[in-house]
Amino acid sequence: MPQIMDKETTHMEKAQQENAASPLVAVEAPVLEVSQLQIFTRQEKQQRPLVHGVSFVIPRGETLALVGESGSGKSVTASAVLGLMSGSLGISNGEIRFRGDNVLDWPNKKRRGLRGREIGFIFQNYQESFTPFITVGKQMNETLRSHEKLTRRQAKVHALEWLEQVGLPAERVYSSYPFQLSGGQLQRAAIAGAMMLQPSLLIADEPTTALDVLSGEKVLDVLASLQKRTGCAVLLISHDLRHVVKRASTIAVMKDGHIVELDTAEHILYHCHHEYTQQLLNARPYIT
Ligand SMILES: Nc1ncnc2c1ncn2[C@@H]1O[C@H](COP(=O)(O)OP(=O)(O)OP(=O)(O)O)[C@@H](O)[C@H]1O
Repeated sequence: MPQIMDKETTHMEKAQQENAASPLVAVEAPVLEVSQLQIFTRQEKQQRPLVHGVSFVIPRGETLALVGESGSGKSVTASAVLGLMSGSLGISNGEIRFRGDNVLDWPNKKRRGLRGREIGFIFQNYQESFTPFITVGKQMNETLRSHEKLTRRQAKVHALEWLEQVGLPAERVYSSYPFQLSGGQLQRAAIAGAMMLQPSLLIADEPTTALDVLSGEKVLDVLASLQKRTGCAVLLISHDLRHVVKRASTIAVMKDGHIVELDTAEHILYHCHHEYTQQLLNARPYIT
């Protein structure tokens, strides 16, 4: 028998009842959730642990910086997320959830499909982002056309727009070979190349290390403004707290394969607990 409801309260009550009946409504999974990830290397038939159960979460539109000295396990962790780990490494435990799905359960082909379109990446060595003897434009054009049904002309328009968005003289950069551009320009072109596919997650592994301070700051500014516009989540890897403390919402401090401290950037800056974090903070020469 249909219920007879008071006209004033009908809609509100109905909505409340529906929400109570389905508690999962409107809960968005984080873009990336890494839980208890353990990575090992095989050496003379023995397993040597490199990463010891690290966990972190990056919601949509936020930046998590993974910080630590050389060899602490940052890149190995990132390569596990990307599904690009070298053959001598393996995952012994943990989950890597991308928008709610544990991608470690996926077949390799399906995981490879995430790269570029869903998970973009830029590396420290910007020269490796582009093949040397093919123009930047041609490479961007082909990347776009391998992911979307576009004519060359349409892809060119799209690529030029993205080169403009990263503050480059678009036409000139489009028709240049990589060796004709500066490191900062190439890194910004690499960001345009990654962001033009509108990924949900961007992994930036030491994107400023090979640049001078000013070019590095510019690259991080560009990244931040594109992130704001697209809402993509960013995993920013750095050995240098001075760059990331101002840029990240959350900072995970890594040492010897462990995350020793994970907190908001503000807490890390003013109330860090771990001695190692303090050492990294003391090492930063020019933060105010
Ligand atoms: N393919 C590999 N086989 C064996 N060990 C490896 C391999 N790749 C990295 N490692 C080891 O894993 C540990 C973590 O390396 P990783 O590259 O993740 O460090 P990192 O924190 O990114 O350092 P950096 O800032 O210098 O890039 C190091 O001890 C390194 O020697």
